Amino acid sequence: MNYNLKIKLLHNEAILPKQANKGDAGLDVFSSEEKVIQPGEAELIGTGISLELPEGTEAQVRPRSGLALKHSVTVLNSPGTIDEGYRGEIKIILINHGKTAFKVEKHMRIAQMVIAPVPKVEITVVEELSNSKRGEKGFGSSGLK
Ligand SMILES: O=c1ccn([C@H]2C[C@H](O)[C@@H](COP(=O)(O)OP(=O)(O)OP(=O)(O)O)O2)c(=O)[nH]1
Ligand SMILES: [Mg+2]
Repeated sequence: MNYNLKIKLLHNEAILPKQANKGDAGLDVFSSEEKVIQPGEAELIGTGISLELPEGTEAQVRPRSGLALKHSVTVLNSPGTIDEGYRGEIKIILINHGKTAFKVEKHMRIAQMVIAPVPKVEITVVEELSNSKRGEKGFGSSGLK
């Protein structure tokens, strides 16, 4: 599927999101500011960009595994949801699960954004749901190994 994503740079410190490699699922998103995240704390980090998403899509804000593995820093609300109609600045909520403070540098790649289709859903209220093999079983009912 081909989508046209419109991106507005809100100021001089903003960097366009980009794929590290052709074909990568995520567009790396850059911080437009410097901020220190103390151990156990979360911070809202500006990116200096706003989007006009293609109709029928969302952007999912996901962590970068390198930041998670090396620094225990991840996206608190992962996957963050960017709604099609949102025109404000994209901000990233990072949490530091590590034992030492983590400095977000300006122009650091702090997360990645995946553009995904959103199905149109119509809701119907019913008295009965159809039977299925799983039924009401869940939460490890099929075994844990
Ligand atoms: O990581 C995120 C998550 C959300 N947003 C922006 C875009 C999104 O469209 C809007 C609302 O996000 P969400 O629906 O997750 O938050 P909410 O708590 O439900 O707020 P609202 O009542 O505004 O929908 O905030 C971000 O910039 N970064
Ligand atoms: Mg919401």
